[in-house]
Amino acid sequence: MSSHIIASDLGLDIPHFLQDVPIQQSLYTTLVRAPFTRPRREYRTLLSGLSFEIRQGERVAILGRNGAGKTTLLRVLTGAFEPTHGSLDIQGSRQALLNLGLGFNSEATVQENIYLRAIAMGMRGAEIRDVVVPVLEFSELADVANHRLATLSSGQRMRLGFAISTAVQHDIMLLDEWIGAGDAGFVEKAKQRMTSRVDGSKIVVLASHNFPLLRKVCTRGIVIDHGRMVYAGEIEDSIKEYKKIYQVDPVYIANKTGQ
Ligand SMILES: Nc1ncnc2c1ncn2[C@@H]1O[C@H](COP(=O)(O)OP(=O)(O)OP(=O)(O)O)[C@@H](O)[C@H]1O
Repeated sequence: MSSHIIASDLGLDIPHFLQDVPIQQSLYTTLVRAPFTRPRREYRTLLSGLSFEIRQGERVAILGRNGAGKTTLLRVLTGAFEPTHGSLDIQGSRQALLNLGLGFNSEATVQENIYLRAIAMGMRGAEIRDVVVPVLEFSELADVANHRLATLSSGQRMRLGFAISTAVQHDIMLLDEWIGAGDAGFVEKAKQRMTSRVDGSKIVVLASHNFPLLRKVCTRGIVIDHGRMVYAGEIEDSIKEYKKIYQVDPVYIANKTGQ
């Protein structure tokens, strides 16, 4: 079956808690009194009115400034956040490379963590057993398979996260920047694995600030600002539109988003 992502008027409001302490108060007010003040709950709109279609074979860039909502959109596309407005129709298995260490348990062993992560990725018993050895081999961590994760270096943990996340080919690949992990030897291996997974995916969505990479991987772009879509089109035009946002410009944003 062919894969697609169809978002219609997609929006996300989330609650968050604010500590009402004025900036630059005394040390006492900031550190001692603040924990005893009651946090205020507010709803914040992180995404609003996003409508787009991504069809099989497409490689789409998500562009936007820091805090524009790129990662949040990817999280919605992975299913980590349920949209609070509009609809999202996704056909195809998804693989997200957003945070390599997500879901790890430092007290569990390396092998146990492979199981935990594979379960979180939606894999089943036999499938999981099949990936344990390849993951240990790829990450070069077979010698420490029964060691607690907490005893590994941060580079080793990253290698493990990368090896698990890319162990299986999925239909849709969602990337927050191009992930390269580990030391010089591993980076080369990771690069080849990433290229092969991207080439094997039916749809790729890549959020990045790296224009050469976006030009190389993507054919189309979606530009977002303040959680709203301000442009969608060919990759080169999308990069141009994204650059315009830097050159000011409250009027541009107001016109494009209707805010
Ligand atoms: N769980 C959350 N609770 C409250 N606000 C959040 C939460 N997650 C993200 N935000 C806010 O949503 C906005 C968008 O964040 P997001 O991480 O999606 O930005 P981004 O476009 O990926 O930025 P960057 O280029 O810096 O990675 C930011 O203002 C951020 O503070």
